[in-house]
Formats: sequence, structure tokens, C-alpha cells
Amino acid sequence: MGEAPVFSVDDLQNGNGFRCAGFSLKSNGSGTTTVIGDKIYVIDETDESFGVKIYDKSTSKWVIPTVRGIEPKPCKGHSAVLLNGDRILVIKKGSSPEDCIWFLEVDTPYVREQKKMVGAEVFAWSKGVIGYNEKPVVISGPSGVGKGTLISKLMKEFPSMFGFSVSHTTRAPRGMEKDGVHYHFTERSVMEKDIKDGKFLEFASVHGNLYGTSVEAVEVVADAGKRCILDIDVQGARSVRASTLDAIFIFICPPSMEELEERLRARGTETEEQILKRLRNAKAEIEQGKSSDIFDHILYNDKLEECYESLKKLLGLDGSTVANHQISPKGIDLPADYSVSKVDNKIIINSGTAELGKASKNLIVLDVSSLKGGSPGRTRGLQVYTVDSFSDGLKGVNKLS
Ligand SMILES: Nc1ncnc2c1ncn2[C@@H]1O[C@H](COP(=O)(O)OP(=O)(O)OP(=O)(O)O)[C@@H](O)[C@H]1O
Ligand SMILES: Nc1nc2c(ncn2[C@@H]2O[C@H](COP(=O)(O)O)[C@@H](O)[C@H]2O)c(=O)[nH]1
Repeated sequence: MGEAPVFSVDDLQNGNGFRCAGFSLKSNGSGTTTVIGDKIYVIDETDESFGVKIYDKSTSKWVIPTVRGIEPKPCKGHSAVLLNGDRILVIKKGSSPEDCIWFLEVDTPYVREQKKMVGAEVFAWSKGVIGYNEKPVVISGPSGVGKGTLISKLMKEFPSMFGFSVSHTTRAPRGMEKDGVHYHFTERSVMEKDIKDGKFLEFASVHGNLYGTSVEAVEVVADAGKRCILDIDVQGARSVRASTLDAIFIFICPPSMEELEERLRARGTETEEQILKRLRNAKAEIEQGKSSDIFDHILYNDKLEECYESLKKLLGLDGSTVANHQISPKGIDLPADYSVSKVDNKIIINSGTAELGKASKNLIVLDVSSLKGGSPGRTRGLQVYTVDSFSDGLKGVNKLS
């Protein structure tokens, strides 16, 4: 296992006895190769996109894998470092500080599960995020309990802190609901195809309609530098719990079934038949919400203001604790040109003036020892710091690129 250039990417594009469907031939000549067992992962960039293909040494064949996740935007070259044999760290050159670290997952649990489903090679892109500050919040509870009301209050009081994950649904819009704001209102056939194509983090049939959270819905919130809030049913919460999305799970409970019914009727958005269906489903949801190990917290929404205060307290927004999402830096300011080395779980980015054993003020250290999450969604837990010299702990680094 290791990173070894076995042939130049230009050679590959010049033919070398093969042509790969779907792989652009307009490389900008800055590809990398990473060897994992019998497979060579070639990551190449064109002016339009990143491309990945695999050369399988055991069969002497090229494979174009199925892509999951949103791929990084093209840049001016990259470095690739293999981590734990299951993912490749990609450091993009000439990119903005918040967009320069990506992971190409090649053998993570998510990718293995996708390979089984697709029956072919799969890889997944996941963007790297510094620290743990953006843990998403999953809010669940029966229809009419007040999830939307609580979320609206939170977003109104902290508009720059939270972003709402806009779900897809096949149900019809209500009077004031806007497409793309409250939901992405979608045809069932389109949504089913997107689910098949792996675009959804979770989906469920709820009260007779299809609902789902796309990977993109969660990622656009993270891209805006905000903490993501998901309003989803208990089935969806269970799926997210089983996924790599590291979130806080909160179940909102009504004070009684009578009160829930009253709220649903007073809202006046459903027909009688739909209200009865939602109330029937509520019983099972409350049972599961209270008894399952999906949820970290249960809040009773009796008096709205009291429940809202409890929610803020859980999220560290009542002044008793420092809200951790206010602390961490946004990204990494990379030098224009650099080389990359690896020592244990540390990636050292050197602007080129430092030599091993000699003092330098130009080293950025990327600590990947505590990574969490991954595709679908972001890879969190990157730690970044700078050092003034190659300390003893950093001696003996292997230069990679
Ligand atoms: N604590 C409360 N006391 C009284 N009424 C409330 C309370 N919380 C919310 N409501 C009202 O109950 C109704 C349902 O609330 P809301 O739409 O927020 O529920 P929801 O859980 O988001 O429902 P759904 O899952 O169907 O979207 C609304 O009319 C809202 O104003
Ligand atoms: N599993 C998911 N459930 C979702 C999603 N978006 C909303 N919901 C849940 O559906 C019901 C009904 O919502 P309504 O807007 O029709 O009243 C409610 O419990 C929501 O939490 C989703 O993406 N996935």
C-alpha cells in the first residue's frame, strides 16, 4: 500500500492502448496516482471537472467508477495522500481556504454498502471541514407537535447561525409554501430516480407521501457556514442515525394526544382524512421516539416559550455555555506552491522554503487523527495548525508530492 506514480497521467491520455468512456481527454496535466492493493486510483483534472478512474492490476483493466457525493470544483492541480487505506486526502491547489481539503472515499463503510447496491466500483467525494463546530441538529416528532414553529423561532433569532435543510416531497404545496424554500416539491418518478442514483441521505414514506433529505440539502447549509437543521420523521431520523452524519437528535413530544389533535385542526392545512391519518401515525411515532435509542433528547412542547428555551439550552444558546460553532476558523490559507509530506496522522504542507531538519515558518500541519463523518455529507474533525520548524516529532517525514 502507498502512493507511487506508476505512469504519468499524460501517458494515459495519450492512449497507452485504451480509451475510457466518460473520461475527458482534456487533462490539464496535473493528475495523481494512488496505489491501494491491486488498484491504482488515477485522479485527474480537466478544466471542467475532477475525474477518477481505476486501473486494476489483477485484471489489467480500467474501470470508471460510479460517483457519489458532490465532486470538488476543478482547480490548478492537487496533492493526494492515502489515509488508512480507505480514503484519499485531496489538497486542491489555488483554491479558497474553505474549499481546499477534500476526501475521495474508496473503501469506507458507505462506499462498501453502495458497491453492494450498484454491483460495481463506487467512490464518494466528501468535503473536509475543520473542527466539530457544525454538528447538524435533527428535529423529529409527530405532525402538528410544533417542530416547524420551534425551528422558525430559532432561525429568526439566530439567522446567521442556522440553515434549514430543504427536503424533497411528493406532497402538494400548502397555500403559503414556496418551492425551494419550504420543500422541493417533486414528482414521485423524479424523486425515485434520484434516490436510486444515491442523491439522498435518507427518505421515507410519511402519511402517504415520499419525503427525503438530499445530500445536497445538507451540504449547501454547510457551504454557507451554517449549522444545519433537519425537520424529519422518526423513520428518517433512524436512517440518519445509521449514516455517517454526526448529528444531535431531538424528539419533540406533545403534552397529550388531545392537544396534538387540537393543534392539527387549528392549523387548518389538512383535510379531515389526512388529520386522522396523521393522528394514527402519531401514536406509533411517539412510542418509537420515547423508547428507541435514536434520540439524544426529548422535549415536551406544552408551553411554546418554555420549550423554545429548553431547545436553546440544549444547543448551548442560553448563555450558560459557549456555543462551540462560534470559535473555529473557516479554512486553510494555502501558499501558492507547496509540497506535502506525511508523518503518522499528520499531513505537513510546506511552502517549499523549509527543508527537513531546518527551521521554517512555513509549515501547515493538518491533523487527520480524529476525523468524523464522511460521505454522504462532510468529513469533520480536521485540525489545522502551523509550526515554526520541523520539531523532533516531525522529523523523518516522507515527501509525497
Ligand atoms: N406549544 C404550542 N402551543 C400551542 N400551539 C402550538 C404550540 N407549538 C406549535 N403550535 C401550533 O401548532 C400548529 C402545528 O405546529 P407546526 O406546524 O409547527 O407543527 P409541525 O410539528 O411542524 O407539523 P408537521 O410535521 O405537520 O410539519 C401550528 O398552528 C402552531 O402555531
Ligand atoms: N423522513 C423525512 N421526513 C420528513 C422530511 N421532511 C419532512 N418530513 C416529515 O414529514 C412529516 C410531514 O410533514 P408536512 O410538512 O407534510 O406536515 C413531518 O413529520 C416532517 O418532519 C424528510 O426529508 N425526510
